[in-house]
Amino acid sequence: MGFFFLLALALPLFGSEYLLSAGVSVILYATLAATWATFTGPARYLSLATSAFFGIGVYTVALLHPYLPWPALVPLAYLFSALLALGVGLATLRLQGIYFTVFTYGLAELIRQGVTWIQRNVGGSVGNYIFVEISPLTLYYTLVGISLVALIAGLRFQESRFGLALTATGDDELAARHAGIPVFGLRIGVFALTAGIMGAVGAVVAPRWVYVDPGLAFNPNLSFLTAVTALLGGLGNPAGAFLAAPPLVLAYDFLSGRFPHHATALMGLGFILLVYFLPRGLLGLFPTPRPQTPRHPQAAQNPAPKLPQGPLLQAQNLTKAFGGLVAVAQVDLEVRPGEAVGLIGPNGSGKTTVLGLLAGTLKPDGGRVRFLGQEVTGRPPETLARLGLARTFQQIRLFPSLSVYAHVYLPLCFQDAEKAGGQAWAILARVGLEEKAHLYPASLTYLDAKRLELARALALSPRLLLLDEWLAGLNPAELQQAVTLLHELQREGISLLIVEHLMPAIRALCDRVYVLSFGEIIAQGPTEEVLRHPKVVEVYLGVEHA
Ligand SMILES: Nc1ncnc2c1ncn2[C@@H]1O[C@H](COP(=O)(O)OP(=O)(O)OP(=O)(O)O)[C@@H](O)[C@H]1O
Repeated sequence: MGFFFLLALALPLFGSEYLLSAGVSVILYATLAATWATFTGPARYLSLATSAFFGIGVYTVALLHPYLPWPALVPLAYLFSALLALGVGLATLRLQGIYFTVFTYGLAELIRQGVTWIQRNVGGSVGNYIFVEISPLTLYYTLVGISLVALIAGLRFQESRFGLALTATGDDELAARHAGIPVFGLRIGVFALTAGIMGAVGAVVAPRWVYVDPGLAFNPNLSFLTAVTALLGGLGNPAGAFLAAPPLVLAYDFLSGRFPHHATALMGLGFILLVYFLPRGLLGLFPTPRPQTPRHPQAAQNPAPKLPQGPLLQAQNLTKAFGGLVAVAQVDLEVRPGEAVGLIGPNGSGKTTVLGLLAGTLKPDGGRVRFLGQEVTGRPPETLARLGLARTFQQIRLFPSLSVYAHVYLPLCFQDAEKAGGQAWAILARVGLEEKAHLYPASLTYLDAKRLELARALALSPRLLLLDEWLAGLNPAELQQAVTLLHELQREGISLLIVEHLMPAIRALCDRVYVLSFGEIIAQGPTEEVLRHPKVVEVYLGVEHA
């Protein structure tokens, strides 16, 4: 990168106008693509609205330069583009990625057509003159300055806890929400902040043109070329864009000059070949340095605040239907402080659905949930996670891009950033993953993956842990270890609600059990008593378990 910026700084010394103009194009696309990758890389939300944000910047200068000096228009352009992105984000960043992409493309086109229509029908003519007196050199060096800021900001963001959190949301949104990450706020925030940079870039380069119209300012090719540059560079790091922009922009310039009618098709073909042979972009050619796993002395977690009097969790009349199928019908359930409670029943009886309703994974159709004395019905999982209601999943859900250490560090660093490292090591040691802290989920055994899910849940300092068949698939020795660990957690004051088919484990762990059948509670009470209940034996256990 140092070489790139040294070259960029020295470029005007060659005294060639062509070189300076090519330099502007290269740095322009490198900056847009690095900024684009800062959001899209970790969030996995592909935006085609770059031209909209860039165009807002250009038009900020085109419309306001008679009233304000150019240096004041650059931050203003940042603000306008960021505000537009905020609006777009609020409307779309809850959508799934593919809809977001289509929406952003539609939005950019809408703005281009809208500005054209307004100028034609209100102003009388389409397009504006830009008379800003700045030298090409000032423009060039301002752009280099912005590109450096964008790159440093992108790199620092990537290493920050917010970058870690955004990566987790891109890997598995639901698991991230259950780790306490406010996914939508984070996505919208980063989207708006990066869109602002695109607007600022538009404002910086606007004086290049004496006359702009919406076709030029909001050119959709800019969105595509930005995305292509970022993908060619590699989405893993914003620096990739600075590797990809010089060859790509220069090749595009060359082809447009030589084959004006076929340049785009040739670029498309080249890109297909590159994606085929270099799926991880140019950065993939270099060994990727994995983030370090910093070693901290183990530290105790913050002590849990005093438990409330009365039940910790209380559900009343909980009901959930999927289409015509009533999966959970009027379930009443209670967990008291320090208790381990079982939730058992035949396959498909609604256990996972009940856990989902309690943890905020699913919204109930009826009924209410109280946790820690507060009404929390329908609250999102991230809110409940931060209140101390943690869960594991029946099908293990981890973040493939995050190390074992980062899985545990992530929830902790949003509680107390200073202590998070030490606390993460303590939790990893506790579940037996200390030696594997630097590994990634793909290289974990099934048991270790389960331990890691538990460790991530423990990092929320939970008051209540919902375990969905967490003991399934363990061999007898592992099962014994796992039961001992859960016992310890319970002794420390963490309440447990355990969905399980393994009756010996339920017997060993649970003070009380609820039995579900076809979404309804058919029995509840002290474990041994309920497991002998004739109805439970009949619908679930069969005689040999009773
Ligand atoms: N998202 C969904 N859409 C449609 N039906 C669903 C959905 N989730 C669960 N169901 C249905 O709701 C019923 C209860 O499912 P649930 O997974 O809660 O049962 P379970 O007791 O946890 O089963 P298992 O022991 O096999 O995990 C099942 O009939 C299931 O097919």
